[in-house]
Amino acid sequence: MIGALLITLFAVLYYGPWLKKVISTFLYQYPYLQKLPGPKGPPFIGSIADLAGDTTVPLKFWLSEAEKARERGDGFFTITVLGRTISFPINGETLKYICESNEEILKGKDYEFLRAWIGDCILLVIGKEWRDRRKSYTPLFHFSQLDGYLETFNKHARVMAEVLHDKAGTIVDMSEAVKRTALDVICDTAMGINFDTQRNPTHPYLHSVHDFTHLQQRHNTTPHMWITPIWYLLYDREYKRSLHGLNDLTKKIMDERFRRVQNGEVDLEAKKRPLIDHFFSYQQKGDWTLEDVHYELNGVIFGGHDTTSATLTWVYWVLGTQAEFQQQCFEEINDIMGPTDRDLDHDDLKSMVFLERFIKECMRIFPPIPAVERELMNDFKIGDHVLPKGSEIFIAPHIVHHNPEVYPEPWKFDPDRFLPENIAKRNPYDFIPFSAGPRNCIGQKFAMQEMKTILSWTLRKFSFSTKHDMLDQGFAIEVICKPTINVDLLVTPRK
Ligand code: HEM
Repeated sequence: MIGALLITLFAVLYYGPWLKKVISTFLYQYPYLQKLPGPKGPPFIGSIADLAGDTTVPLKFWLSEAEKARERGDGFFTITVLGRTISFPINGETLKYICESNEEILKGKDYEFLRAWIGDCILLVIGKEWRDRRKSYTPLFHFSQLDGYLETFNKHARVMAEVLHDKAGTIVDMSEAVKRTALDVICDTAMGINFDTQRNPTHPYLHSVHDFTHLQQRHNTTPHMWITPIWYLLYDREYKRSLHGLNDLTKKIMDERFRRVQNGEVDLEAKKRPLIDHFFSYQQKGDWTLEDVHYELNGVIFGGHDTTSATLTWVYWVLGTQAEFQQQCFEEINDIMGPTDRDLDHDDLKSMVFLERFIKECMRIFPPIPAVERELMNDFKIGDHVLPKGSEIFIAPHIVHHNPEVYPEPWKFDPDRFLPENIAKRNPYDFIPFSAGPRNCIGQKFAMQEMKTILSWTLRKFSFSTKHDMLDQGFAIEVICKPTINVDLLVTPRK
């Protein structure tokens, strides 16, 4: 009895302020909610029943609500889930309002889990801090700098082709293969260190990344994990271990490089240099602290690794299921590279126009990021409607990319949708795998060049196949969008 009383007292004291905030937010938002289009579930609880089930359920629900909104002639729909009010723009025209806002750039609640890893890095900060960070980053992703990273892309893509060569004639889990390649690329470009996880799949950093993202997904998609004592009892040890693994290694590498910077052994102005040296040059000028350097390193590794490997996983899936388009990609690459083993240069990449259209169409049908989240700091107008302060907007590429009014037969794979004349007919916000507007992905050109390099190296040497059809695949919404069927492809060497 006393135990129960103590637990209740603890819960009231611990959760009281949180509960008060949730209730007052809900009471503020409720009158607005009545006027917003979308499903009206029970107050507070809202659409929780529609979202219950496995990780494929949310996307199906979002797409069906988008269709209903389109039939009603609305540009967005709003749902409530356990006191959270979330609005989903369904077309480029409506998305423009949020994407173009320089003020409403606060990230949604689901990003909080990441803070212990990536801290106050560019991905999470707002206001002047974000503007200053963005300004520091812009030159690092300029075309002139990207050429410097190409050597690293070639290096690791070549290793991927060699690793696949050893497995030729067998079925390969392409999701695992690209995960390691993308991790090696980002760690090398960020820190100038080759973890070589492709040849060394037991590398502890690979495991820490895997464990942390797995725990993040568990936390964000399972509401009872938001109750601290439950999380603490079940996962806290595992969480701290993976966090340690992530932070310790990058910190060690950073400290060692910083020692060399101080000894004058590193040229911080070198033409080709890892991102860490750019970060140190900001630190030396007094713009960044050493803690900033560490968080930005972790942020770039987080932002540039899982996203790229998820995209490539889907691209290989399409290659394996669309033999004719795979052949077209191969022919273009072969025309440019011939039967050589040479590295790709900037002009080669630029000439691969079909491959780029192919990747973009993959990213349209299978966008890797399910939603970019914004939490509104003020009441926000969308057309004639007002979304309440404290509510969230989900910028969800799947919804926009499968809008039949913009993309007729949206599930049909057709790279020609990305011919320049067809792009010109669309609202730019109708294609948003990298988000859009001032807070879009700063690494998108880097990512596109990296993916083209990896695909060119592997398609030059192998063909990929599976017995599945492209649309056998389902979407699991985790932190990123994952296929429900393993991307196990038969890798056949080309003659
Ligand atoms: C195909 C691969 C990629 C995809 C799909 C992707 C997607 C995105 C998206 C949707 C955002 C916006 C996130 C938000 O507002 O919450 C973003 C931001 C960002 N991305 Fe990427 N990304 C990719 C690759 C990369 C790479 C390779 C890098 C770095 C080398 C990178 C660095 C960043 C950074 C630093 C931001 C934060 C920008 C800001 O807040 O101003 N991304 N990315």
